Amino acid sequence: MEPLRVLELYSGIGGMHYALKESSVPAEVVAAVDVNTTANEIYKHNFPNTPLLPKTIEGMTLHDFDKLNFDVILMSPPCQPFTRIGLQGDVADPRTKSFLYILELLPRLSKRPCFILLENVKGFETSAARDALLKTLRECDYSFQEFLISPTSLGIPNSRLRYFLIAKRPPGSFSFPTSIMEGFPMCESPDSLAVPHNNPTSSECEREKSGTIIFKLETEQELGRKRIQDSRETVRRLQDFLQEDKEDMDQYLLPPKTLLRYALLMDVVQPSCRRSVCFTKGYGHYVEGTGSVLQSCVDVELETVFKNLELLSEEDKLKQLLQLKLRYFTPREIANLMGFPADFTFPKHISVKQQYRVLGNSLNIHVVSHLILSLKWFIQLYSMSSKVIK
Ligand SMILES: C[S@@+](CC[C@H](N)C(=O)[O-])C[C@H]1O[C@@H](n2cnc3c(N)ncnc32)[C@H](O)[C@@H]1O
Repeated sequence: MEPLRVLELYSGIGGMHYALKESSVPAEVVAAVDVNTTANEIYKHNFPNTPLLPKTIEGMTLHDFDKLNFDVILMSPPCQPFTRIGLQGDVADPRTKSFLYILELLPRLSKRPCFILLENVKGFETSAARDALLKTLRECDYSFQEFLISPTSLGIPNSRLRYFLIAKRPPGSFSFPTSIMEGFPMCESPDSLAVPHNNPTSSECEREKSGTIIFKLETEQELGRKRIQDSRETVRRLQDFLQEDKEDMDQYLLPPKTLLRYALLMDVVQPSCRRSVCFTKGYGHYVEGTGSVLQSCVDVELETVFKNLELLSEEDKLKQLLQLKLRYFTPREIANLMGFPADFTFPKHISVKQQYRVLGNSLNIHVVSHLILSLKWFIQLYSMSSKVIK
């Protein structure tokens, strides 16, 4: 089978490229396009032989696209215009401009790609940008399927609920049972049990509904849900994703000021837990809602530390909290949870803050790889029919 020619748009640090590799579908990334200098350096460091175009997508002409002669587009357009916490500028947000440009180009390409895979945040499915995408796909004779999937569906202890769309041109068409599938086909979806996805407003609402706070501003209902998540044996424990070499770990400990200010708002997990909340690009910099923190000393009970904490003096409060040895997950640990292979590395000069930022913008590789694999049968069909045409 001849390798598919893949165009990776909004390539970032290459999450799509790694997913493609993991799927083992014969394919070659003929070009990756991204405008971010740091992400591009990291991409180049890991994929030195892939042509990387450090430019804006809207800066490329129809002719530039045609020359690449690609069969597949993999893309994760900027998600800020669609996040539930953001302003939801949708198609009016300047960051959506390049995506609308792609939709405008698609019907005009001399050869339309046979497959398209798109990733975005939950929230995209109700946007005008999604309506525009579906309209263009229908006009260009694509069949498509949409999904809302979190890595927990694959037994990974990290919530990262995302919108995905796969689209294909004839021959063959999809026959999935529902318009937006929650989880993979044939896969039990434990997403309904997922913690609120970094959405403080939703947990505030629940708190109002379910009343009593047990400890750490958490209600019985919230704690109950976390307990259920931790009891799912189909999901692996966080300890499988942690770095063993403990050198330099002190730099990840939460500083006293952060502990005193934000302790009650943090999502704390232990190595034995089977859950963590989504790591976003502000992780390590902002505390609230950006990702879980790890309790590295497990000899102390979380509940004991947090019970009546607010009644203590600042000094005693700090003493209590320090016992837990709370630390941030390292960038490597987040990369492990997101499915980046061991040979993925950062260039030496990329700071920890930059590493968190680009990882927060990236995607779960195993999830995307599974979606690519769901296309395998159609890819073989495509490859056979294109041979016949040749
Ligand atoms: C959600 S991230 C994609 C991350 C990528 N899938 C990964 O694994 O790292 C969006 C990316 O789009 C890039 N981007 C945003 N607007 C762009 C534009 N107009 N042209 C090219 N790249 C753009 C950003 O620099 C960012 O790296």
